[in-house]
This record gives sequence, C-alpha cells and structure tokens, in this order.
Amino acid sequence: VLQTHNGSLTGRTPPDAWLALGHAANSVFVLPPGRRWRALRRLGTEHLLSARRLDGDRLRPLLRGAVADLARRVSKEMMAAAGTVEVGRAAFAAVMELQWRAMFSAGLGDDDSAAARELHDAAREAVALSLERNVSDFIPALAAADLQGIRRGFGRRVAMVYQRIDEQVERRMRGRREASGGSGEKDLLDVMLDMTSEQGKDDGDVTVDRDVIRTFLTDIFLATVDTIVSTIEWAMAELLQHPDTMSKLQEELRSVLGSKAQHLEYSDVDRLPYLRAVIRETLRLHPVVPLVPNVAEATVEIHGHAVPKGCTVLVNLWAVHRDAAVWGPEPDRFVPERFLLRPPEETGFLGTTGFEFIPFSAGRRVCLGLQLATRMVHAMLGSLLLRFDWTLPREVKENGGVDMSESLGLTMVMATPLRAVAKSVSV
Ligand code: HEM
Repeated sequence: VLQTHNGSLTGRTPPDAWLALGHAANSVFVLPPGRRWRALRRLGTEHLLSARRLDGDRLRPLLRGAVADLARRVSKEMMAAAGTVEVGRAAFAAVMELQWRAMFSAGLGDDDSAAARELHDAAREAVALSLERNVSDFIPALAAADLQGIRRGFGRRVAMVYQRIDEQVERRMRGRREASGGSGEKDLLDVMLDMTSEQGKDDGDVTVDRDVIRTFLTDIFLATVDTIVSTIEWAMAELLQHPDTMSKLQEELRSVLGSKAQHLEYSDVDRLPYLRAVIRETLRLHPVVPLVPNVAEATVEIHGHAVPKGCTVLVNLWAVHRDAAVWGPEPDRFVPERFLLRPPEETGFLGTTGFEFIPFSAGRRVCLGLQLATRMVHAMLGSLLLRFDWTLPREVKENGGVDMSESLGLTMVMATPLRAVAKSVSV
C-alpha cells in the first residue's frame, strides 16, 4: 500500500468536521493527490519544513529559542504549583509560540493576555473536536444534522484561528505597502503573499488566495501542536514508568553535553544514541497517527484481492510497530535498547527498508512535518531531562503509576494529561 500501489492509494476522505468553513477544500491533509495538493506540499517543504530551512539562519535560532522557552515555562509552572508540572501544557505553549514565529516572524504575545489564551484554547479544542468520534462520519445520511455539533464546534474554533491568521496577513500587507523590498529570508507568509500577486507562478493553475493561505497555515499550525507535544508527553510518561531508563538517558545527556549544559540542539543528537533510541521506542509504541486511511483512486489488486476504486485501505501503524515477528516476544514492552541493536537502515524515519518502523508513514503522503518534528522532539525532550529531575506526584504513585490509556481519534494522545514533579538540576 505504501510502496508498490502507493500511486493509486493516496486519496483521502475528509472527516465531516473539516467541512466547516470549507476547510477541507484547501486542506493538505485531505486534498486528493493532484496539482493543488502537490503545490501545497512543495510550498511547505521549500519554505518552512525542509532540513535546509530548519537548519538555516532564520529558523535555527527560533528552534533554539523554543527549547529555552519550554524550560522557562516548566520553571514557572514548578514555582506556581509546588514543583508539579503538566508536561503537555508547558510543551504546548512553547510549540505554539515556535510555529507562530516560524510562519509569521511575530510572537503570539504575552501568555497571560486574553488573546493568547483564546488562541491556545481554540487550537486545543479544535484538535480535540477533530479527534472525537463523529456519527456523521459513519452514517453520512445523518451528516447534515451534525447531531453532536462537532462540525459547528470545530468551525467556531477554526474561525478563531483564521481570524488571528487574517490579522497577521493584514498587518503584513500594510507593512509591505509601506516598505518596499526588504532583505533577508522570507517567511512562509511572505512567500504565499507573493504568490497571490503572481498567479500562475505555481504549476500553471494553482491559485494562492486568502482562503488557501488561511487553511494551509491553520493546518500546519494545528498539526505541529498536537503531534510534537503528544510525543514528548508519551516519552516522559514511559520514562517516569521506567526510572532506570530515565537515569540511563540522563547520564548519557549529562556526560556527553557536560554538567553545565542548559539545552541541547538537534546537531548534538548524533552523539546521543540512547536519546535517539528512547524517542524511536516511544514512536514505535505510541505513533501519534496510528491509522492511515488510503482511498483507492483506481481499482488495484493487492495480494490477489481486488480493491475497488473508492474503497479505503487502512494502514495500521500501531499493529506494524507491535509485530512480534519483527520486534521479538515482548513487542508491547518499552525497551529502547532494541533500537541500539538494529542496523541504522532499519531505524530511519523516512520509511525503513522493510517498512517495519514508519511512525511518519511512508510513500507520497509521508508526513510533511517530519524534519521539524524530529528536531523538536529530540531537542525538547533531551533538554527537559538535562535541566530537570523528574518523579511522579505522590498521589499518582499511590494510584499505581501513570495512566497510560490512549484517547483514540485521528491521533493517539494520552487520555489523562501527564503531571510530574520537576526539580531543577543545579549547575
Ligand atoms: C511526532 C510528530 C509527528 C508524527 C508522528 C506525524 C505522523 C504523521 C503521519 C503518520 C501522517 C500520515 C501520512 C499519510 O497520510 O500517509 C502525517 C501526515 C501529515 N503530517 Fe505529520 N506527524 C508529526 C508531526 C507533524 C508536524 C510537526 C507537522 C507540521 C509541520 C505535520 C504535518 C503533516 C501534514 C501536513 C501531513 C499530511 C500530508 C499529506 O497528506 O500529504 N506533522 N503525519
């Protein structure tokens, strides 16, 4: 599905919620694999999400700043709540700020301002609503009634994100009228605005208008927040449940980077094999997108079975990652060491040779944010463990440890937000 027949199996069916405000019509997540989808993917990669951009002069300092921002937020939460930190909340705010700055070269503003809180809530609730099981998706005849109100609710939250994006667009357009030219690397918004005035620049017939701009930027924004944060939360949860693994990782970080180091960057990761193994093992057991639905664009035959045009073939990443024939007799156990033993070509992120480890999926629709996600998850998780020592709150320990249950929708997030007690490591 992801290799031999990938060309015919890359269609998507938009969830009903995404029909609100016409979002699905321009959404890179659900567009059919035609010119518009290709143009959006190329735009995202070329101007924001490629390794070259992320390691370049404009974005690299932003990524570094986001890691420091996370540590600052953890320290602030520690002080406000006697050491207890809601790990996901701190990471959420830092990642939102990062993505906003990356897209608009402007911050979200003071965290405590009503406007920032409103956007935080809108993003969090939009993602949560899009994850909810919706009867409209299973019984299309009932979709018009929107019985659970999910489409309306999603639409209200996304309208709020659109509004904040529109404000940035207006501000930028005013700025461009006043100051002509401008030097330095353009951000994604600048590139998209250039394209609105140069119709035809992109492949002949893909018009970039205000709808396309706000949908694409909303998609990138929401995709960043949920996935990176959830992976960091799962990794911390596993480490808190496996204190020996956490100590081993902290030893690696502190001995390789030195006891005075405050943060780590993605360029340090080559020297940190155990950190790499911990993150791979986390993504193996907790792939944030566990099921990838592929709609057949034409009738295809797979292993002697005809898959008619229009049918959906689900690729179950969760099951692929727990195959005992590949991962040994205890595939459900969190054992990062298993990645230290495997050859590098089996542990890459871009669709491994045997398709045994594919947390970002593979093929034509492979995750667009892979480079950003791998940079941020390594740098943020590594820095959290370098800067702080972590234990479980007493009441969580007394209740048998972390609640590892999953809330399953389009993505697989922790059902109960992770809380942990942090203590600064003195340097
Ligand atoms: C640990 C973090 C992440 C994981 C595990 C992950 C995983 C995935 C998976 C499995 C898919 C489905 C691919 C398919 O349909 O075959 C996907 C799609 C996508 N991801 Fe991610 N993702 C992550 C982070 C991100 C980030 C940070 C962004 C945004 C910058 C992003 C943007 C996208 C987009 C736009 C698509 C749709 C691509 C398309 O349909 O063409 N992802 N991701």
